[in-house]
Amino acid sequence: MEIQIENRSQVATTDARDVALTCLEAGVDAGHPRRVIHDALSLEGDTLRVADATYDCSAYDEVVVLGGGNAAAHVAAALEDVLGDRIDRGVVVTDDPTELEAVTVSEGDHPVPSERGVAGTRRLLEAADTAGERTLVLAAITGGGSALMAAPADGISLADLQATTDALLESGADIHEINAVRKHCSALKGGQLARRLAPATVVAVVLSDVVDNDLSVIASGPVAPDESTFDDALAVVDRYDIDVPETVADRLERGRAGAISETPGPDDPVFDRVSNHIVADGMTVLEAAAEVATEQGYDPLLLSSRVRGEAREAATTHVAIGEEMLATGTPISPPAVLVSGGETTVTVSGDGCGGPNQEFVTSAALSLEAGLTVAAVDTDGIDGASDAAGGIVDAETVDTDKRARAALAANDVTPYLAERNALIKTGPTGTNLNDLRVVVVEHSAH
Ligand SMILES: O=C(O)C(=O)CO
Repeated sequence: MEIQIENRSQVATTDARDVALTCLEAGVDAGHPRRVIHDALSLEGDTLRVADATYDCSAYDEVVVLGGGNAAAHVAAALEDVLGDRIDRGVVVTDDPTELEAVTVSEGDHPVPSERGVAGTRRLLEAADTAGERTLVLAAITGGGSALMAAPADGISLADLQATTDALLESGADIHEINAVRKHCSALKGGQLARRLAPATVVAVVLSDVVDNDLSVIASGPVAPDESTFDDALAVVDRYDIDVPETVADRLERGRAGAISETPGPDDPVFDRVSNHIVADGMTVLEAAAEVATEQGYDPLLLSSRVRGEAREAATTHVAIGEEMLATGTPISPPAVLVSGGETTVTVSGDGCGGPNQEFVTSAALSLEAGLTVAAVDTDGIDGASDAAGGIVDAETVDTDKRARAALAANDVTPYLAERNALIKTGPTGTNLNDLRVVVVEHSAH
């Protein structure tokens, strides 16, 4: 197992907590690029297989790896494992570096873009500009890529991009909406990297952290066709009343008026030699967690990989399903583990420290009865604006409702959970496949 919960010995204080943590570790581990890429890719002679497609490496003068995202360096490492010295060069921008042979790792920052991310992305674009017709580009695309591959469009400063990102992340907009805006403020997102790479052959190896696996949304789809428009981006800004800097508002308005070219759509010939392959998604993680639950003697209920909405509200629904299992054995009888994925959001109104998974467990803890244990993590190991991956709670966690409610009201649940030994810490995990939640249901009351 490559992923381990760093503070496991402090947190695994009951059998149910131990089961929950084992499921989380197994789920995240199953989504590590080294595992999923070895399953999806192989090289036999000159033939590279990627899922059901094959590519003849002998048709190219060079193989280049380009990309970005939380897990991009680990994807590149797995590609180097599979292709060895066939990889000639490359650049990936990430906040979870690992040592590579031929590919340069540039560090950037997430969730808000930074100067070093911009510098790394510049290197990536320079490498892209030297690709030609006989270049095979393997694009390593993972969640987190939108912030890490920061290429502000003409006229937009990094500070303006940072302010726009902050406002979008706190607005409650979902990732499709957030990325519609980001794509229209960027020189690379929304298929624009593909435009720059044409006529090279581009094979994207994608880890999806987006609920419907929409390729144009994962990392803002740098090599995927984009159907969103400047008009859509402006509609998001209006819908959530987002206070964007003047340069951003001006660009979106000029784009809507037709003064700036749209991101390339599905019929654009820049995609003639581009294929995108999703090699892992939220389901990869959930299935592994469910399998380990079975091994531990618990019946798994794989609820959904698509849970979204406000984290604290989704928690109430998960608790209700757990209560039903306890009380009536519906839909399955305990001992059981409910597993879910997807990506919940937090509409931020306070200025505290926390994240969706920590708000999820804090909200759940408010109404937990004995027999239920709830744990949730972001599979990339970083939940929202905190250094924790998530949290774990049971009926003992909340002493007075008032403090838990105050922490939620201030969006300041990290210190609240830390005081109760209820934070889960992993550090960066090398992957990013959305959230993973488990509800362990121990005894049956019926
Ligand atoms: O756009 C991003 O960077 C995301 O994390 C979603 O893929």
